[in-house]
Amino acid sequence: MRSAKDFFRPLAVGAPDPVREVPFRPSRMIHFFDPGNEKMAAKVPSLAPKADVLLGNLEDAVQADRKEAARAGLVRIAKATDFGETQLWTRINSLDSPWALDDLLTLVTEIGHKLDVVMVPKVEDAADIHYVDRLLAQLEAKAGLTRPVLVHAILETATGVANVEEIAGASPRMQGMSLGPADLAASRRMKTTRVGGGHPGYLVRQDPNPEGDELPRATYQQDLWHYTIARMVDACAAYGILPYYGPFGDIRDTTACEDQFRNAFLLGCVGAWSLHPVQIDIAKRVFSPEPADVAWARKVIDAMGDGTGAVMIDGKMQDDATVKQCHVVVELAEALAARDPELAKAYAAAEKE
Ligand SMILES: CC(C)(COP(=O)(O)OP(=O)(O)OC[C@H]1O[C@@H](n2cnc3c(N)ncnc32)[C@H](O)[C@@H]1OP(=O)(O)O)[C@@H](O)C(=O)NCCC(=O)NCCSC(=O)C[C@](C)(O)C(=O)O
Ligand SMILES: [Mg+2]
Repeated sequence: MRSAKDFFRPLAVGAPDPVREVPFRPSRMIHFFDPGNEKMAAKVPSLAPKADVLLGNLEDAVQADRKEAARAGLVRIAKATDFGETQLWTRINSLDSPWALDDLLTLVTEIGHKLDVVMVPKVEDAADIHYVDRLLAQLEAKAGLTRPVLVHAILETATGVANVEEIAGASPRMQGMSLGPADLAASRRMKTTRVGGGHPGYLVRQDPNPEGDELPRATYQQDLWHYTIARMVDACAAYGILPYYGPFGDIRDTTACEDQFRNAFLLGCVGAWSLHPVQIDIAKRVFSPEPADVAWARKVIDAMGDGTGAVMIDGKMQDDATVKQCHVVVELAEALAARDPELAKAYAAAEKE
């Protein structure tokens, strides 16, 4: 194993220096499109101003005989589109597929200067990241790139979840991680055929009523993904990278999508995937702190002075720890508002109330 001192050295002569901190850019939704699908590709320029991240998907959901067309489509779209502040990501094919090598060779060489993040599916351990890390460094050097392309891992195998910490810390190139609930369910032999979200059979039931069995007993649906998201969030926070909920496949059920996204937001995720344009606004709403929460957090920070001690605000105790919670909310709100004038207005209005 290399010395800790070498962690931030480029892995190829001429490759850009790795980043010391993951740059925080809004990524409330990673919007997936198939670059080989002409109808979807045509929508990319109009989606660019609305989405935080646009991701050209080359892996699952792209038919095997359309892989090359999707890759070529992404090169074409990236060259032709002005993405403004919106990030461009790609999801390459899995490392054991016949396409992954050409995905990286083509994309870094042709559009590496426009590509912010490469999402790698089915990552199982640090070795998968090390392979991509070195290859990207070689390709960046060859292409003369001046900033590194970052890497995002999908957590979608039981082995990947077991190794989540080593994946998170495998390279300074690691930007973040997403839950891949469909492949993960299959890998774990879970008995759900849904893409993310709950399941009516996964529940707890109220105790029997002592007055008699005939009275109905309430049931409460539980979150199948709570354990995995919580593990992922901890691993990401420990290594300074960003956690994301993945896809919610029931496109028509916008209410349940919003609920699942909000659970992830409250647990620490910074964003989720959107598979259909209708999910972009849901993610934008959910992953932006509520104006009232931001106004409250500012009030606590103001009242706490140097951030130590204990005070009472509106009947609630505040101390050194709660002020840190409030800083989390305000820092996120400010980072988002800096690029979203509507949000900035909503936060300013809530402040005055
Ligand atoms: C679900 C589908 C088939 C419904 O597509 P549709 O055409 O039936 O829907 P629609 O409501 O009729 O579409 C309306 C319009 O929006 C367009 N449209 C529709 N979607 C998009 C989009 N994403 N981006 C841009 N445009 C889009 C569509 O082309 C159409 O255009 P039109 O008005 O000109 O006719 C379609 O939305 C789609 O293919 N979405 C992406 C699916 C995808 O990327 N799946 C892979 C990610 S999830 C995953 O991999 C799992 C994971 C992590 O690996 C693991 O858990 O293991
Ligand atoms: Mg998958």
